[in-house]
Parts: sequence; structure tokens; C-alpha cells
Amino acid sequence: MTSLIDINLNDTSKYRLIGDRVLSYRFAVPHDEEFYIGDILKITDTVKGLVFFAKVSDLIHDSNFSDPRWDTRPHTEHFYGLGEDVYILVEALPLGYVGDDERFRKPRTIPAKFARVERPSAEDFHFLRQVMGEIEVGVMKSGQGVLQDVKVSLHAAVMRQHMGVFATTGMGKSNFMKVFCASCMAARQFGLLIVDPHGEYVAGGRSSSGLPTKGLVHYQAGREGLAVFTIDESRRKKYGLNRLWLEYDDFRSPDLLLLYEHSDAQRDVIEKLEKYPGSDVIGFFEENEDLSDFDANAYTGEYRDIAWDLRNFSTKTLPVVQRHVESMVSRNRSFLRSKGSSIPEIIKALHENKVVLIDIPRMSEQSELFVLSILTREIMRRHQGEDAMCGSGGGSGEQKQVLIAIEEAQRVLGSGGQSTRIFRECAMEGRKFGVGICVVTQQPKNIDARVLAQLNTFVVMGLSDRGDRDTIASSAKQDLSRLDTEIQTLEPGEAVISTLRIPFPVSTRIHLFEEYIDELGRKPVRRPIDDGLDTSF
Ligand SMILES: Nc1ncnc2c1ncn2[C@@H]1O[C@H](COP(=O)(O)OP(=O)(O)OP(=O)(O)O)[C@@H](O)[C@H]1O
Repeated sequence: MTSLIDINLNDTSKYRLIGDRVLSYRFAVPHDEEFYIGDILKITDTVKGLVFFAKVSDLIHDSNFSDPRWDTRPHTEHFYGLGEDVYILVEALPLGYVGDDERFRKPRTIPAKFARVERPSAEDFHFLRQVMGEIEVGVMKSGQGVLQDVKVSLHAAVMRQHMGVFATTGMGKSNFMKVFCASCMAARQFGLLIVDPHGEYVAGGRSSSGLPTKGLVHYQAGREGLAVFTIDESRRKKYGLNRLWLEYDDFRSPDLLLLYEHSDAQRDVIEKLEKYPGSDVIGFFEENEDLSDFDANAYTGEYRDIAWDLRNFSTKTLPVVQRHVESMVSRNRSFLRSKGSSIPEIIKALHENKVVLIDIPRMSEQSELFVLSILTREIMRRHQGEDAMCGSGGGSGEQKQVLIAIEEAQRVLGSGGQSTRIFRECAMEGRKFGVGICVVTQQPKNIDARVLAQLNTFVVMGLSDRGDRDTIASSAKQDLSRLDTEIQTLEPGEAVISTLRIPFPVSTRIHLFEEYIDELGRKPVRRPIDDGLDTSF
């Protein structure tokens, strides 16, 4: 029989490990002890000189009585009393261990039998802090509370290996993205591109629960790490932002596939036109008023090659594509013009490791996808070439890193579909060229499984749908299946984060953006120019 009475009365904890598995610990605590799922524990193995950390994954009532039905008999309390023979069995998941060299490692060994189990103290937290990266997003949760001293930070170097942010509406996705942006502005480790059709990231607005929120321009101390390109004149003047322009040549015919449904014949036209600069394609369709009786042999206009390539298409197909091109141009008039594009400036800002926000308030979903697809293609094109091996001045040989956020990503990364080729290409090959994607979605089960398999960082916020949780559990690189209860019970603003270089899934309370930027504002911002300088007197 296991006694809960401690042998050494001077010892700080009387709980002892009785588990028998490398990947699952177990110990007993009195029946009235307060423990919560998610509590972080420290297990000291004095035999091997190792300190293990674990997280409570289950709580089970148990007893030492041989009668298996003792607790269902009347007057149980009277016969037995609830002394030390009745207890709670606590099951815990190992996080990792620290040895003499003070390095945190994955849990590849088991603590000694009866190793001491206790709650970690403030000094123990530096072991957990050790595994964190540069992009702070919150603090580590422990059961009902948080470990204020253990900030949860993602590693910038793994962002090119793609990230997913999964949350049902109202669970704090927008807040998370803004906190992530603010940390990227402060850390300046890679460029981050976000296209915002709701205008909420720049200057805030109202959260899904109606509360007023702030935006990235309010993080004043980090402003050097932010470049906003907007179509909103009043905002541009008020906050000193850049004007967003794209030019006809930024457009390529496959962008139409994202915006409209097409028949096979119309798709063929679009493919034929892919090799032509956007200004030629737009020029061709604008110059010909009526293509319903188009005859390539009789064509006398400026775009002979295009006319010749379209010679065999039916005169029913061409007017449809023409309508789509014209509607695309007129719909996006507020930022699309024949000459003069912001793309060089956008890419420069990304390569200066800034957060680049494309602010197109009140524009349609189609315009948002249009802009995102053009920018993604251009970033990929430049990174596939030599441009990204630079430092803006050229020659340092270091590859630039860019992360592209794709909100409501199921629209463009769902299973199947030609229309989303550029995003798919980015997910499959981007990392080789330093281009990562940040897939943000409420419906992970509707994202192509091959794309999910490419994501190496998962930020899982509350997901009410079992199918969504199962999809996440089967795609994450760390085992999240045993955290299902925790994921189901996450409150708004809480997340389970599974990422490379942090050896265990971390339960996190995401910072509230408004509080976080106040806190960041009080800290000095690290500027790339300061790297390597001794800033002391
Ligand atoms: N980390 C947090 N700490 C405290 N409160 C939070 C946190 N994150 C979100 N909230 C609160 O939860 C509510 C919803 O947050 P938010 O608007 O970010 O959700 P959302 O998932 O983006 O919603 P939607 O999908 O509808 O835009 C807000 O009122 C916000 O204040």
C-alpha cells in the first residue's frame, strides 16, 4: 500500500511519483486537495539528479480499499472515514527535464520511483523560459492561473515553416494576430504581410463582443517596425501612412480565377493569357468593344500576339473573360492604375523586417484576395530569384524571411482547385525561399490536408467542432490528442501552442493587445542597427 505520509518531514512536498510510463506520470494526493487540469508540476529525481516538468492531464478518485464498491454503500463515510486511504490519482503529461548542464530536454527518460512532486517555484521557471523564442504572444498557463514569469514566445526562425491559427469566432483570433504583429514590430526578425479588408488592424475598432479596441498604429514605440499601405485618404493623412497603388502589370490573368467562376473554355483563355503582362491583357480587352464577333485574322489593334493566341476560342467565351477583366479593373479602381505600383516599397519594407499592413477598408472579399494573390506571387517570384539573397544593399548572402498571413484561409487553401495555385505553391515550396504562410481559419477541417501537413506551428484557440479538433490533432507535429479536454475548455484569449523548438505544447494566456502595447511601450525597442553595439556607457 502506498503511504501518503512523508518519510522526511522536512521535505517540501509529500507527493511522490508512482507512475510507470515515460510519457505518463501519476501520483496520489489527498481527496480534498485542489488540483486543476493543466497545472504545471515539478518532479525532482534526486537519484539521477534530474528535474522533470509535467502538466496535469487527468484527475481520478481512487482508494486503497479492496472492496471495489466501497463508495456506493450507504454510510460509507461512517464506516471508513475519508482518511488517507481515499485519494485523488493525478495523471500528468511530461513536458521535459533538466539535468546538470541546465539544458531543457524532451522527456526521454522516466523519473525515479517516488521522486518528489511539487509545484514549481519562481526559480524553476528559467528552465521553461529557456525554450522560448523572440516573438512573445502571452504567458504560460498553469491550471486555473498563469505563470506570470514565463512568457510564451515563438521562435522567429521557424516561421518560414508555416503557421496555423485556429479559432472559432469570438475566441480571440484578431487579438492574437495584433499581439503577434506588435511583437514582430518590436523584434524585427522577419517581414510580416497582412491584408486587412476590415480596417481593424490599423487603428482598431470594435471587438466581436462590441468593446473598443486599439490598432497597430497605437503601438507608438514600435512604429519603425510598421509600414501601412492604405486606400483610406483620411486615415493616411491622420496617421502619416503610405498610399496603396497596384499597377496593371502587377496583374496576371490567373488572378481572375480567384475572383470569378469559370468554365473550362474560359480557364483555357486565362491560361493562354498568363504569359502576357497585365497591361497588355487589360489593354486588349479595353480596346475591343465587342468580342462577340472576334476574328483574329481581321484584327488590326496593338496586341497582335494576344489576338493570335485567342484565334481559336469561341466568340461566346471571350466576352465573358472580357467582362471579368473589365469588372476587375473597375472594382479595384481605388488602388489599381495603369502605371505606378507600391510593390517595390512593400517588398523593401518586408525585407527590412517590418510588419506590412495593407489596409483596404470597405473593399470586397474579391478585392482582398486579388491584392493578396498579387503580393504573394510577387514575393514568391522575388524570393525564387536572387533578390532575396541580399540585405537591401545586396551581397550579405543572408536569405530574407517573409511570413504572409492568409485570413479565412479555407477560401484559398481548401481542398482542390486551380484558383489557389499561388497560395498552394507558397505552402508547398515557400520555406525553401524564406517565404512562410500564416493560415488563419475557423474551419481547419476545410483546409487541404496537404497544406495542414506543411504547418509546423499550431496556435489552437477555442474550437467547438469535434471534426476541427480531430483535424488539428492529426496534423500537429506534437501529440495534441491528450489535450483535447483542455482545447475544448479554452476561454477566449487562451491557446494551446505547438511549435518547433519548444519541446512541448504550451498552454498560453494570450496577452490582451491593449495592455500588451502599453507594456511594450515602457520597454526600449531593439533596432536592427543596434545589433552588435555595446549600448552601455
Ligand atoms: N487575450 C485576451 N485576453 C482577454 N480578453 C480577450 C483576449 N483575446 C480576446 N479577448 C476578448 O474576447 C473577445 C473576442 O476577441 P476577438 O475580437 O479577438 O475575437 P475573434 O476570434 O477575432 O472574433 P471574430 O472572429 O468575430 O473577429 C473580445 O472582447 C476580446 O476583448
